[in-house]
Amino acid sequence: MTIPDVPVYNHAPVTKEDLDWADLATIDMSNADTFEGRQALVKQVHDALKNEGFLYVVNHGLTQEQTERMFNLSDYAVENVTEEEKSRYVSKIREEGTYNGYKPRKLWHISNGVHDEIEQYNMNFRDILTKEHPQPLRPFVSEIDAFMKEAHSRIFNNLMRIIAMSLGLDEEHFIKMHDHSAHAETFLRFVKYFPHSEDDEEKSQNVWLKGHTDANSLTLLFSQPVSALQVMTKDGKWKWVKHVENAIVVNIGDSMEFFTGRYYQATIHRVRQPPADQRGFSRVGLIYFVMPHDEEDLHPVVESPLVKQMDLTKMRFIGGKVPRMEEYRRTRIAGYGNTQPKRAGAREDIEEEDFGGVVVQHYN
Ligand SMILES: O=C(O)CCC(=O)C(=O)O
Ligand SMILES: [Fe+2]
Repeated sequence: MTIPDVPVYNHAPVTKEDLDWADLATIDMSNADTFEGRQALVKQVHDALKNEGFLYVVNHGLTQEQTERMFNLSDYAVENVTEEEKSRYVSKIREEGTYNGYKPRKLWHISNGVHDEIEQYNMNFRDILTKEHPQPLRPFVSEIDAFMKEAHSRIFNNLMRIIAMSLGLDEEHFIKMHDHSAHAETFLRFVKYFPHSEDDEEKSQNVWLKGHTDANSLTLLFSQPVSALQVMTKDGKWKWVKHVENAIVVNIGDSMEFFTGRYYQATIHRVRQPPADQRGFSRVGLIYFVMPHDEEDLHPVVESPLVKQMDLTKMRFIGGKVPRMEEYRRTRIAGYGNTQPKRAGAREDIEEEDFGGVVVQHYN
């Protein structure tokens, strides 16, 4: 089979604006393949997860060339597949609570009648090689699978080993719950954000993807030049995440918050309109979301002395009932961005909802 040429995706130039940047730690993973190398990173990772919940990793082993190739394919999946094929491979988000496949634009409600302008093609690590994909993507499936496997074994596994150590657990504690040995919803996301109309920008107060925590364990977001991602600091302020060349922006999601009894808390983040000098450009993304096996109960790991000392009555579990991963991710994915009214939270800009027995907040 001859592999077709994939056009180079030109990201917008880096913004020249001096935005209110988040102060995130940078973890150098050059030596993370050895036990000593990982041990040397424990304190830094611990402090970053405790304070910001977001960090950068650099020297992670994937080259700029490898990630740029995936960004090109990310754009290709949106631009080189017909609408007819997209609808044939549409993901069963509402029906089954899975992202696997195409997410069409305008599925999610933001506010005041404004819907998202985001297209995605999501590929699950468990079935990427056995599932059928749109014809233009087929020549690249084994390459994409190899990229995911490398991200998983080198970056995700080593980070999870460091996190386990930071909790006083055996290094391997979290590895088996996230591997290929059972069904997990872990996936790679190709995504393209399109600009909103002026009218929509006003109605939605420039929000492109509402504030949320991720439901999974760890998210590896490959840094790209269009500034739009913001994280909420502990004192409730939105700060911009700055682009770092060939870095991966890492954050923990709800599953790790549950496993750690809130010792580490998932950080709220959102996507908004880019600064003036990047407006009018599209924004192509590449994100690897790692989830625990569907069959895992999301209870705190009390073998950890740090988790054991936490007040477990403060968990977001409704009625103290520990959810299973499958139930939690299905209701979260199916219910996200619905138009039904939700009950107001403690603050006016926060909406709360019950997802699979867990209180989940959405921020505007
Ligand atoms: O596109 C981004 O920068 C972040 C997207 C995000 O938060 C998500 O897809 O969960
Ligand atoms: Fe997210």
